[in-house]
Amino acid sequence: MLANSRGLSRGLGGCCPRRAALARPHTSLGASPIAAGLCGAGLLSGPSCGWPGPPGPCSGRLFCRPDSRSPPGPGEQTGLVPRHPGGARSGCPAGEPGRMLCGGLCLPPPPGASACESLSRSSCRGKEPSRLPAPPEPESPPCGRTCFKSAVSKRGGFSPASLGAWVLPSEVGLQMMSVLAPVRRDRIIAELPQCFHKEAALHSRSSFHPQVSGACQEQRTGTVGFKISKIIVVGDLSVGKTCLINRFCKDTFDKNYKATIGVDFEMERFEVLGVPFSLQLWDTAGQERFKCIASTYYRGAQAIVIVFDVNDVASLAHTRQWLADALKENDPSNVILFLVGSKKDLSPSAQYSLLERDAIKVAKEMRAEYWAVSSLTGENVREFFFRVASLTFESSVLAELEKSSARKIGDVVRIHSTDSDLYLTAQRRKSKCCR
Ligand SMILES: Nc1nc2c(ncn2[C@@H]2O[C@H](COP(=O)(O)OP(=O)(O)OP(=O)(O)O)[C@@H](O)[C@H]2O)c(=O)[nH]1
Repeated sequence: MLANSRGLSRGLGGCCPRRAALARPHTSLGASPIAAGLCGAGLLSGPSCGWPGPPGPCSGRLFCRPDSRSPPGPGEQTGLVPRHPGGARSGCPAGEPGRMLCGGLCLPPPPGASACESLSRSSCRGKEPSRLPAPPEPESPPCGRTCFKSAVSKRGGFSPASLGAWVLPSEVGLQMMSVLAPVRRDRIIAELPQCFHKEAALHSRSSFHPQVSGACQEQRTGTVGFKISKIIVVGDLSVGKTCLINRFCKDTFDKNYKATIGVDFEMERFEVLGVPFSLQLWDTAGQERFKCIASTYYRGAQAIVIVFDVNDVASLAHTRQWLADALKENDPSNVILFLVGSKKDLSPSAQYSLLERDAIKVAKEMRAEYWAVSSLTGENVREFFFRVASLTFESSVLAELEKSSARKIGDVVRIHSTDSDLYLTAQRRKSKCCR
């Protein structure tokens, strides 16, 4: 099973017992939730997707293999599976696109359920499952970008459960990589993007770590090219997290505030020094009442982006708490931190300069890299995400190199034991414990 039910209940369980129950319909399909999700998104089809409905005709698909996990054969092109003629999604019951995806999740809340418990209801906006909007269409190649929206998103759509979001990165990463479109030309990174402010930067080298450049040149980057790095974006409500992600991923800006309910995520594919590299950008809810849901998605982050509004000093002060919460679910020594001031366009320069001093101080304390951006004008947005991609890539390659050097054949393995016979030691220990 690709997306194990252990991961599923971990993702949905947490503080809300009901959420674990919500996951069951997916597992009861007898198919991997990831596969079902990809199928629902129109990414997979055929027997491997496990979708209960009959798969539709294969016409017009770029990638339609009986087992979508296997790599494409000679002459086959990988990419997204476009919509079926007639509108139904591949593998979905005809005329009811997305029904099963939400059918499992859109249960009415029990009497007296808390906001958290009634997540599925709020996300589905009280609609009957069969009338829910279909999942968003994947964009056609060659854009190289797939945009997923979750059932817990402000816009509706389908569940992250269906994408196996909590079993990232390796298994899903490897699977998804085989069906994603090529990297967009404007997502190619050949040089290390520079930091925003030298005083609060993760490092101020002008180029990638020499070991990283060397490994990329010699194609010694191991599994880095197949992995998806998880980036979580946290911060107070309405500081502009969603707008920041949307500006980068979709080049759009919405001036109307719609609170994020739970989480959303976007996938962005890059090519760094010739190696494919994918980021999964998790937009989390800033509202207190949805925090318990959002925080279940913090785990496994490679980078944490803490956003505050440069026009709201309180939101800067709250960043420490956001960081503490995010670090509870992650290993502090293994994550890269970014502190991002948003809505720079609204801040007169004199006012901004004053705030920047404080922000840099906070960033230094956190050991985070500081950036100031505007999603309205797009100022620094692209530069920021390129820096995030580059630094997470750099740390992934360094970790991979470290791992592979530790595994070198012929290395001396030191075993610290005073016993001459380790097998006997193990046996002795076992018998003690069973007594
Ligand atoms: N002028 C300006 N307004 C912005 C900018 N970024 C976001 N906004 C506005 O701020 C409001 C909140 O933006 P969102 O991105 O939805 O905020 P959020 O942090 O995702 O909020 P939650 O989902 O509740 O956590 C919206 O009305 C946006 O239009 C910006 O860079 N400049």
